[in-house]
Amino acid sequence: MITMEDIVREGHPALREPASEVPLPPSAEDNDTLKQMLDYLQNSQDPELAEKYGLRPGIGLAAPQINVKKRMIAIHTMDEQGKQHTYALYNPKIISHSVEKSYLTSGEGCLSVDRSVPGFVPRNARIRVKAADIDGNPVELRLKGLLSIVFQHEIDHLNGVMFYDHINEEEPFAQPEQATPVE
Ligand SMILES: CNC(=O)c1cccc(C)c1Nc1nc(N2CCN(c3ccccc3Cl)CC2)nc(N2CSC[C@H]2C(=O)NC)n1
Repeated sequence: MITMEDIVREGHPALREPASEVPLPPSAEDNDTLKQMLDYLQNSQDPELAEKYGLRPGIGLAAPQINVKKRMIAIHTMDEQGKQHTYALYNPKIISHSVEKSYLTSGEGCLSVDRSVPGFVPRNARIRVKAADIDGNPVELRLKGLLSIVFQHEIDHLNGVMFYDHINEEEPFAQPEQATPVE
């Protein structure tokens, strides 16, 4: 079971190194790791389990955050319409994106960052992603809103990018150009 001890924090080299493509079909080990990442998110959103195991809640997790330098991400979140979205993917790649930007009006948090970093994180409003699902089958996703933001945050981790790298240093709350806020 993944707990907070397994999550590396800022300063750990794994967060600043590019992660490697996962050979498909996935090995039993990679499959198990990805399942455990998804379990973490689901456990972290259960008040009892989160309390019992001291889990910080998250809606996205990337393998480099557990010191596995492989291109694997897990996402488990509710969207604006209250619909549950669960993804466990290998080798996600953004193949196209909107010119329009968007950002979380409350800023972003990260399980590997034990501090609040205020500011808007400008992201592409809509993205098209190609990846492989947990069984290694190809998937193509068109994402917008919160899901688009979470996917970009997690794919950034595969490229050694942290959310605060995108925050405008001079004016953290400057309204990003051509952007629609996501509450
Ligand atoms: C500095 N201000 C803030 O953090 C921030 C502050 C307010 C609102 C938002 C919206 C903020 N921003 C933000 N809030 C989240 N959560 C909201 C609470 N939630 C959660 C909490 C408890 C139970 C169940 C759940 Cl579900 C867990 C997820 N998550 C992310 N991110 C950025 S993309 C990856 C994702 C992630 O999983 N981070 C750990 N950002």
